[in-house]
Amino acid sequence: MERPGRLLLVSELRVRNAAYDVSLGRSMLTWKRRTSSPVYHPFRPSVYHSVSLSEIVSVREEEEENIGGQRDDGSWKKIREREGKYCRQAFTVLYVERCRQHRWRCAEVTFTCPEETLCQRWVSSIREQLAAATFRPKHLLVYINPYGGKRQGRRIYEQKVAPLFAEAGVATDVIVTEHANHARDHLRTEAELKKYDGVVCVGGDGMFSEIIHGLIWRTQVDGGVDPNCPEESLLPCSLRIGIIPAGSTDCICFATVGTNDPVTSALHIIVGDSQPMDVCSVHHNNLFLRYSVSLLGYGFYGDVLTDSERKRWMGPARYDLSGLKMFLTHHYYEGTVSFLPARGIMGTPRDASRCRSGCVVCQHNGRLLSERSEKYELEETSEGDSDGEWRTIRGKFLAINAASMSCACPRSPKGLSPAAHLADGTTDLILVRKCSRFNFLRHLLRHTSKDDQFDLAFVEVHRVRRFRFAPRHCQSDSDLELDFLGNSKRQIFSQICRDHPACGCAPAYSSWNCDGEILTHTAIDVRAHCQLIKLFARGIEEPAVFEDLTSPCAI
Ligand SMILES: Nc1ncnc2c1ncn2[C@@H]1O[C@H](COP(=O)(O)OP(=O)(O)OP(=O)(O)O)[C@@H](O)[C@H]1O
Ligand SMILES: CCCCCCCCCCCCC/C=C/[C@@H](O)[C@H](CO)NC(=O)CCCCC
Ligand SMILES: [Ca+2]
Repeated sequence: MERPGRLLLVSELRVRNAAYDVSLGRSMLTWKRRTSSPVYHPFRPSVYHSVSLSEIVSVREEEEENIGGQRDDGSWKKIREREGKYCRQAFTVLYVERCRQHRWRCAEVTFTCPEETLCQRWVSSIREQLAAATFRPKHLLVYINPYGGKRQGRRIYEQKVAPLFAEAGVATDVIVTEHANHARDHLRTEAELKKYDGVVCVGGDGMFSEIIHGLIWRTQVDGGVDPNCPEESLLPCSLRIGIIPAGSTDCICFATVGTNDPVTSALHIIVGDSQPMDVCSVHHNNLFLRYSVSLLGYGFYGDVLTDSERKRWMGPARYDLSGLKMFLTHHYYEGTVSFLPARGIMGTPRDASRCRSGCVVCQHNGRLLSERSEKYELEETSEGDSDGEWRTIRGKFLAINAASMSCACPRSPKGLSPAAHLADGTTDLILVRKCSRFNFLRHLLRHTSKDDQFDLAFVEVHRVRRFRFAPRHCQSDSDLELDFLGNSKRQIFSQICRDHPACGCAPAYSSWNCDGEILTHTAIDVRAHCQLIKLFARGIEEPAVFEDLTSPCAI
């Protein structure tokens, strides 16, 4: 509740023919029903409402005929008739309302005023407060992938998102992509980034990946940093990124907002939320391969992705079919994993607590790592080595997964690494050793239940700042030479074995699944960069202790 001295406006206004005391403070708008009886009445609608100014979408003056269902009792109408002129005496406030499962919707309330000048004062005071919120975006660059997920990106944007941006006065330049990497290349070289307060992608994780590749690359090149050098500290990107989910997995949206809902995402963009996020760079020797924010998976998830790419026409169901096929195939791979454990930071991958809105672990580690990197820069020491000792594990693995965040998604609401953090500068390295099909199934099923997927003898998890992987039969450069059809020898070898399961030989190599894209190399060097990008999100909110179950969208 705001202190009376801090109030900007206080008036008696009407909402649906009932009198309300309405007050505008520097942080809240509240409306409280005037009631003659102090006795609680169970069937009367709620008497006290408040909305944070930071969650107001917009305010608009109403034409008289627009005040649907809110005809007054005639007293104020008489005044208007006496004055014999048309006047605007009502205004509508659009604001964020929380629904179940982290969904937001845009609710509205119309206030009728006794006179036009008062109405104008209210509208201009609220608009002044909104304009003072400099963190809200005014101009956005929007990329739509018309072919992601169920091919609904364009319709979702036009029907659900564009009207909200227009209502909130957010200007947009919209580009519907014409081919893969269109958005990435446009951001890298052409886009006039200074004009914008953020970039929005309408699509899935693959589309988001294009956006970060364009933005991160551009930021490094403009700042004189060589993206091919794995030892370089990368420069953080200044533009925030919004995700309107329209893909197949949408795990980045789900893990940063808590739901895959275009309206919820659009509202997080409008109110100007900001969520920092870690990014892993992936190199092969001194060659930059890709950035990753969610899953880097070798073995099971690499094979699922490779197989599912051939079934793209099936849409999101391709992952279920390929998942089942790869589970039955049960391939394991030999190799060496070396990693640099994250030392001296808060949090472990086996914690019961989760990364949530305003996460203290992310704040603490973010501060610590930026102080450390400043110190090491001064001392001209390599940041990685000063963290501690490298550890090496050699073995046969069904899966090697690195999750830089939980990777929660509708398929697995707690994700691959439930206690991973969005912005703590680390990634959780999960090693699933060769085991029976039955045991692997137990591990997989635990992604969908309350049971701990790491509490199994053949699974280990380490929170790391950096790791490397080399397959046992490490390919020479000639393995990667292409034949006349563009296939590498490694691909052909894998193909022969997959096509002849009866010969009993498993392929020597899997592929890395990097946020849903296949990497061209198997020997990789991965480094986590703390809080390199920012999203228009706030992390998953803890549910309110007393949820308003009478709210229309709570049902
Ligand atoms: N116009 C286009 N035509 C063809 N491909 C495109 C186009 N625009 C973008 N792409 C590519 O489509 C791929 C998949 O897109 P997207 O991530 O939106 O959907 P998805 O793969 O179904 O979802 P998810 O990544 O969440 O599983 C991306 O890798 C992107 O590079
Ligand atoms: C037999 C029952 C088993 C049930 C097991 C369910 C386990 C689900 C874990 C889901 C992890 C998703 C990780 C996210 C990866 C994304 O970066 C990537 C791009 O969108 N998606 C995939 O690679 C798509 C990967 C899809 C995997 C199925
Ligand atoms: Ca992390």
